[in-house]
Amino acid sequence: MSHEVMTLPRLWTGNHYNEGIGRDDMFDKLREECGVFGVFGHPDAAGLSYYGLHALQHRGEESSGICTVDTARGNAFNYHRGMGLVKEVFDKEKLDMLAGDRSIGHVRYSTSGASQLANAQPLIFRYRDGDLGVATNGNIVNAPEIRRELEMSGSIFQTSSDTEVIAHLIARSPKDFVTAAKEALQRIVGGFAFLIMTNDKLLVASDPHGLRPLVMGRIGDAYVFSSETCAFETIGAEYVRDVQPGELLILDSTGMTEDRYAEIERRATCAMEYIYFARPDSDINTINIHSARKRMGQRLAIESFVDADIVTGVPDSSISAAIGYAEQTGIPYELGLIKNKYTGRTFIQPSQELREKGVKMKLSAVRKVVEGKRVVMIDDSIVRGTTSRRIVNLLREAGATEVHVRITSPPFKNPCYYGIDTPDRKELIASFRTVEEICKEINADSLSFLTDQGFVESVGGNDGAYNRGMCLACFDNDYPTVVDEESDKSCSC
Ligand SMILES: O=P(O)(O)OC[C@H]1O[C@H](OP(=O)(O)OP(=O)(O)O)[C@H](O)[C@@H]1O
Ligand SMILES: NC(=O)CC[C@H](N)C(=O)O
Ligand code: SF4
Ligand SMILES: [Mg+2]
Repeated sequence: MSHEVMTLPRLWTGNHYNEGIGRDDMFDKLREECGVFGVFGHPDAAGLSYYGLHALQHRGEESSGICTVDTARGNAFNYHRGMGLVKEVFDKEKLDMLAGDRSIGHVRYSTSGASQLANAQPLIFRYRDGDLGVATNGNIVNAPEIRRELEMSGSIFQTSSDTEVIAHLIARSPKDFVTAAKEALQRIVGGFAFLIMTNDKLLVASDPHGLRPLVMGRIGDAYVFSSETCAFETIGAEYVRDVQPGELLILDSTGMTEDRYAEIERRATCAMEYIYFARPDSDINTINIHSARKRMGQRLAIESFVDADIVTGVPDSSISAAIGYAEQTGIPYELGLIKNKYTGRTFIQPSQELREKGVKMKLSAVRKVVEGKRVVMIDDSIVRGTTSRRIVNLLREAGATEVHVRITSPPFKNPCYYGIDTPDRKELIASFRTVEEICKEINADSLSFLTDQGFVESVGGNDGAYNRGMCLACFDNDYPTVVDEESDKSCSC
């Protein structure tokens, strides 16, 4: 595992990057995004970040990092980053080195730039006014264009991450830091939740559509910021509000200023956060994820009922929806599938030969539960189709007599350009196959997806039509910003 430990006194003179490890592609996955966590005004900022990032681990497992500012010691910058999980990258000794009362932290799943230590966040720079740390969740759609332009006029980039362009845009501006940051945020296009820290300020910003989640909380007198509210539960912080699209919060020794750098163009919270990414105990725009998923399952039962003996959810993300489907239909909910929670990134994938012999690493069917039963299998999405096919076959091998697949999202037809690492369009099974063809391909007895309207209304719940706005581009191709469909969205800048 590569690690990087740096303590930056006020006069930091360089940056040391190592070659990192490559991405482990052991499972076909709809890849997670990233998680950010910030603290302002707490004596143990690094400790809180450690626990906060641990709660956000599901959003990115490739690398972790924390950067602190110690206002008691001349606003010195300290940071540590490494490849791996939060618990692998940090120990007591490393946290002790991260003295400070302000911090920004990050867990990464790469969407732009390779999975290597150089691209691990927070990215740290030295610019004319001191140190600059940047942590983001999301993707900057026009980063390649901005990068090219900056390189043509002399910028030398240190990483292949899209995130680095914001640091250059800020550093090259002759204006004061906050104005420079506002103008930089206005220049970039995409979905992003930014935490930007200097020796004397913390900036918190969400993109003009609010594509990526970002929430504010309080713990004592300190402010905390997180990709998801579940991290607040972990550290005992109180939720205050969601950071609004286009908003810019400026925190310094005078307190917090609520400002904005852009008007809300069209609110477009990522639908996949509700469907798959966020933890069930998190709330986004005050909507609880477990409850929204349960409503999706209930709606699916109304839209596409099928008579069966048991309902089972594909763990973990589809359990809530399966409970909803079972509740609505009266068909008993059963644990027909079990996930091995120890199968992580570092496990060695079984060879084709072992797989054919039945070595199942991640999921197992519970034979005694499914044998001789007609099973409704609930999953949240079909991306390539690999997972569904495997699971349907698992259930059949364990003796299920019928397997009916119900998906709690509309067909996933279009790639994401906003920080979710989806395959290219040609690999998305629903972009070139009908529902009947997919059903055949995954070897199911029947297959149904939730309708767009059913999904939107499920998220909104009973408090009237959902009018807070979501991005549904991966289902309906209506991207909230311009995107370059020709570009390879996941390549380095
Ligand atoms: O159609 P596919 O390309 O196979 O992908 C779809 C699957 O990917 C995700 O699960 P994943 O296995 O990533 O992990 P999870 O345990 O977090 O649900 C998602 O929940 C679907 O089950
Ligand atoms: N998934 C993310 O939010 C990734 C952030 C950033 N684009 C990176 O690749 O590092
Ligand atoms: S395209 Fe899909 S995955 Fe990407 S932000 Fe929009 S809803 Fe989320
Ligand atoms: Mg899954």
